Amino acid sequence: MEIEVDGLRKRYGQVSALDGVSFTVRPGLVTGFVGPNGSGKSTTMRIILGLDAADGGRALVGGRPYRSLRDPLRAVGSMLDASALHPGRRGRDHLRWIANAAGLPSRRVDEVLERVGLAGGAAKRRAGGYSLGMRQRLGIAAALLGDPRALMLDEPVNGLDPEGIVWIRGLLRSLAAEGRAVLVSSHLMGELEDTADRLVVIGRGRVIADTSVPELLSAASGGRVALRTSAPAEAMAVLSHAGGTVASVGADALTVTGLDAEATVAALGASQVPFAEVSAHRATLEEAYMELTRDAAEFQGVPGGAA
Ligand SMILES: Nc1ncnc2c1ncn2[C@@H]1O[C@H](COP(=O)(O)OP(=O)(O)OP(=O)(O)O)[C@@H](O)[C@H]1O
Repeated sequence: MEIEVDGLRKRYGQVSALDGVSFTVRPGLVTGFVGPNGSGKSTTMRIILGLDAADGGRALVGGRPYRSLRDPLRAVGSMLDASALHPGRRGRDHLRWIANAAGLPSRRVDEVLERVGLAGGAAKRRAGGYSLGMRQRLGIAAALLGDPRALMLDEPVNGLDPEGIVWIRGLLRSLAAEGRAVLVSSHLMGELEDTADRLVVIGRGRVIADTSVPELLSAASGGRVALRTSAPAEAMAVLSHAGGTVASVGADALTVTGLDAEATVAALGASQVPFAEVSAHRATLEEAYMELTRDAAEFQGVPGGAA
């Protein structure tokens, strides 16, 4: 079941939280929703769930506004705030209570506890004694109760230990493999890079990239070529003449933009400038993300400098 947001706008007083946000979360894929703190991820998710009203634009789940869904828990499961638990209530009772209120069969409680790895004694303990990781698992269990076709999880990796992180990656992949649409937010690109099929990058209430991991990497690499040479001054002159922009990044190391690796080699070869290790620079995903979000900040900061 697709989740579609189209031109969402939202202000809180003077703060423009969302400034025309559009993207689609497709079935069968994990879509990572990535942006710095305060960029608008939670606001977008709250609006999709009808917990907050947009000032403009619309959010649809399976083609309908959330509030008009006949069976919302079977359509979209969500975890927005894993700490929103009654401390005195046992994990299992928390889920029973939700299942009961939603008219879901109580066997679903055991099924979801099993799926999130809380089936043992943990489900019988009071939530007040849960670690953040256990609360995240319980929150995900609640999201899965209705066996929903779409899932939205806000920062589910936050607070998990390394084993928990490996576990949740596998869980997200398997939920998508079952044909569900999965939207998962994080302020850290690294949390999602091995998990997300698609990335929606948001900065200051605007979508600044809607792409796949490989596409984002190749866009960020931006045709930069790195090379080593024992004759840096000659290399700089030759490559500039050939149309490149050359920067020195060490005694014998240069980076070139505006020329690809082949053209760089051809220009140096034609002028008999010695060189070694010519390679297309590969940005890490984290670098790509920093580059994108920095540009957004500059763009936003220009008119009037109000922000
Ligand atoms: N209820 C509210 N009242 C006032 N301002 C709000 C409210 N909710 C969000 N904001 C503001 O809207 C902007 C977007 O916040 P939002 O929580 O959606 O960002 P986020 O990307 O989820 O960040 P985080 O990772 O910190 O949760 C922020 O500037 C935030 O301060």
